[in-house]
Amino acid sequence: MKELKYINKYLKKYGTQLLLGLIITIIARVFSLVTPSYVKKSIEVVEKYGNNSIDRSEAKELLLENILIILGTALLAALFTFLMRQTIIKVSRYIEYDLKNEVFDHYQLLNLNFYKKNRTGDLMNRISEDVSEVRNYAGPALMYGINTITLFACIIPIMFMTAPKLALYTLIPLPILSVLIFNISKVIHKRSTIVQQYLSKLSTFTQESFSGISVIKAYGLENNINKELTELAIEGKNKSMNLAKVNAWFFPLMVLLIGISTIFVIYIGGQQYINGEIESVGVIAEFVIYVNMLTWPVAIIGWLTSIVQRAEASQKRINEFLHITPTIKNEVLELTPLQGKIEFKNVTFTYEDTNITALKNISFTIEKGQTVAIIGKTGSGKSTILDLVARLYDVSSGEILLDNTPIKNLNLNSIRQEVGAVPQDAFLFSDSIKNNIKFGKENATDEEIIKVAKKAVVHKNIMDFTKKYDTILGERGITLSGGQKQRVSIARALLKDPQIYLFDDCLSAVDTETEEVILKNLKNASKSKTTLLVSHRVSSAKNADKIIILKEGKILQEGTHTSLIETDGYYKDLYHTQLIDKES
Ligand SMILES: Nc1ncnc2c1ncn2[C@@H]1O[C@H](COP(=O)(O)OP(=O)(O)OP(=O)(O)O)[C@@H](O)[C@H]1O
Repeated sequence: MKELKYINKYLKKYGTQLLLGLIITIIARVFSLVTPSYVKKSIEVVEKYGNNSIDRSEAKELLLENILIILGTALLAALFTFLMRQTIIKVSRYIEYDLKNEVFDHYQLLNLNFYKKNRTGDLMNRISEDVSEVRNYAGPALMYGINTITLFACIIPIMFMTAPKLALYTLIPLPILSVLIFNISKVIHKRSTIVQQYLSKLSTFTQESFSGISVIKAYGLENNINKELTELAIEGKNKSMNLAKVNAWFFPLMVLLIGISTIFVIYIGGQQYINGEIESVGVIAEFVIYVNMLTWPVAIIGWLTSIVQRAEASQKRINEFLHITPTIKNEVLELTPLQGKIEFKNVTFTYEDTNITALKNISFTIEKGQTVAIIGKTGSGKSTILDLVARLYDVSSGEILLDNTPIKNLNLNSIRQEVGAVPQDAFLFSDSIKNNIKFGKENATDEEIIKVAKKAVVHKNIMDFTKKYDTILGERGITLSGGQKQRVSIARALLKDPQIYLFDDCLSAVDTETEEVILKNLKNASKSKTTLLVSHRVSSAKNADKIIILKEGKILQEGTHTSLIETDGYYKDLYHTQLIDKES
């Protein structure tokens, strides 16, 4: 229960509703206890009529009275049971909602490294499956727990007061039932966890097969995939069968134990009645009802224990993530508007997970409004520079200054607000093109959207789609080409109109003619804005105010296009190679 303490704050938050639920549960159970005693009384009426102690009309009147009381209290018990569920189960749903939001908000705060270390499936599982397990503890477990305790506290004293010896014999099978159900629940849980694991294996496998269907078809691997899937499916089926076998024992066992308890009541009660130890046959009927009322709560003790164990394990997994503190924290609360000057002072950066030092003692300055192109071989650290400007990571040593202020002394939201990043792999959501462009500026008008789409040279493509800007992308809709995706992503950044643009090789899938037009438009749009442009092409870099050449995390060359093509080195060679490529 150590881990589950975490949700005590929510139990406190909904304390009033829970207290109300507790009172309602007690009332519901008290009403349900009226039935057995009135069944006993009714049988006694019949006995008295049989003995000629009362006449027919008196017996009829008494029976009618009893029936009405049983009916009335049963209806009230039903009403309060309904209210019990309405209060306690509702609270558990609120707790589930709060906890999911808390986990999701926390995920959002965590750094990119966290997402590298943990698989998406795991993140999804903790926020959905694990939170549901915890809800079972805060809802059903709590409700049935209170219910069981109330029933025990009321029924057992009544039974012992009515017929102590009979009560003892009747209750003997119940703990055995509880232990049996607990053990079966444990086996069921173990086997269903295995089934779940197989199901998630199977769904990951099928999902990957569908995503990579073009590769599978191109390599003619359909049969291999089918074979692997069949093997997985057969194994999953066997595990499901194992679960079904143990599940099948659950209810028959309960019915058997109720039957045994009932036989005990009738046999021992009958003997006691013959010996004159109990006053009427009605007591036997009363006890049979008590046994039936107690069986389910007793069975549930085992089930509740397994719910609590599962919730504890799930909360442990949730807490593992909740206790991770984000390394990049927003320590400056007031907003710090940015102009756009960027300065790297002896910056070294090592990726924690791979231990790769991507940048080694880098220094450069970009004045507000300047465009700087970064060129270099793959893996030379270009994208890392852009990520550091957006403070997606913190430097290992050295310092980054924005507007002459160390990046750590600026409000994180202000930085992200003033950065318009177009990543290497443009990510578009499964939503309309319009909403994808609007991502950075929710209140943008249609005119503004069209204007930026034109600047990104993607307007014409969009207008060719039947639903134009309302065309849905992704799994539910059409798939854009690589170049179209990149241009929609550029339009998104332009609409945000930030002070700093970070373009990470975002024209790689665009032909050189379109590239030229976009670059011209970008130059106009970002005239007074600082722009960092990563590219492999000289054509993208040549008009920049400054070009930085990176090699293995170090600055190899720095200068303008004109100065660099006159100096022997990487840039001059690249220029000539690409010039020859273009001409041939
Ligand atoms: N998230 C990451 N975690 C660990 N290592 C990384 C990560 N991103 C990049 N690296 C490593 O850091 C080095 C620099 O990578 P970076 O992406 O900055 O290079 P790049 O010049 O942008 O390459 P490309 O031109 O291929 O995009 C590479 O060796 C890469 O393997």
